[in-house]
Amino acid sequence: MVDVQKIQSAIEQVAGERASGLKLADDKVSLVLDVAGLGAQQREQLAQELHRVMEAAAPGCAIRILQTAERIVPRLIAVASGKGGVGKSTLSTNLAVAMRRAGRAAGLVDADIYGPSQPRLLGVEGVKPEAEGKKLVPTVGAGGVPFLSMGQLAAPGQAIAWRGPMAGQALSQLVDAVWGDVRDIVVDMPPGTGDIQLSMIQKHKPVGAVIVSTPQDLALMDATRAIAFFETAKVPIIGLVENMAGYVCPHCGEVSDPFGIGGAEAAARELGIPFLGRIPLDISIRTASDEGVPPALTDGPIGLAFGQIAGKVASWIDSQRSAG
Ligand SMILES: Nc1ncnc2c1ncn2[C@@H]1O[C@H](COP(=O)(O)OP(=O)(O)OP(=O)(O)O)[C@@H](O)[C@H]1O
Repeated sequence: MVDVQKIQSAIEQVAGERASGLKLADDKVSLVLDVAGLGAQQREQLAQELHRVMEAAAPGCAIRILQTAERIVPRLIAVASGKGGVGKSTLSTNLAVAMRRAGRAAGLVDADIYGPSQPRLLGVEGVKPEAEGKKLVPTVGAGGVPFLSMGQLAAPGQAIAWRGPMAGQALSQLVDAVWGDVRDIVVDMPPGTGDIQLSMIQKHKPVGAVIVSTPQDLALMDATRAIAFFETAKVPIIGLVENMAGYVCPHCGEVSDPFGIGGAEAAARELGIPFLGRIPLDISIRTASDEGVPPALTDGPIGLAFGQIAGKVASWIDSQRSAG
């Protein structure tokens, strides 16, 4: 058994803040080493010394040190909706899972103080994150998604009472964590436009926002408000996702449209924002989600639908990078 405390303090002594994202899996130990500002010889010396102490602290383990000259600041992708219950958390989980399946270094922050549901959706309820110094280390959930949740910081029902600065501080703890090599963080936002949204915009500016809506007119009106909020804050809208789009009968597979059809796509067109795709209203999405098995892990039509939306979000992120 590897003594995590021992290896952590050995690493800290040698590399201090430059080391992050320590991972222990089977008989492998890996971390990211920030070598920004060091000359070639200094880098080599530091990496060798680190390798030596890690080997001593974790005998018999394969050691991997990923050197980076740029401090990795993950990009935040906000997933938001105007109102609650439209499937924002479900989409966030499955976006992160599908992005990882596609080989991206994606993670997830559950900023929903009103009902943090990611620990359940990612199948690791009740697990508290470890700390490295003063920073939290994300928990790894289904599909290998590293995540942190408001639900891990507070007792059930407590986070909802957080106002202004407290909510903002909690959000910062989740965002400024030891994300290691994670590049894209999907942020499951609370519904509406409250303290967390403001803190997110002012402090942790997301690169873009995905808006979720159901096809009903009322939900779409709320979505329009969420879109206006991000646009005013100059956060680009990546696009609109229509959730619970057509009802798939669990018995015969027939698709009906209790809430109408094409509403979100038409609304996206009117608002001049991309339409990213639709997810059907399917009982298997709810049951699998409740069991902590994200449907994006499967290869059926639902997994494909999430995968296609994630693909569009990933292309958008990459297009911004090459434009910037
Ligand atoms: N496409 C779908 N088909 C069937 N059930 C769904 C679908 N999308 C979401 N659900 C279910 O609807 C409920 C609400 O979804 P979810 O928690 O993702 O919404 P939310 O917008 O994040 O809500 P809140 O604002 O309360 O956090 C959950 O039980 C979820 O499993």
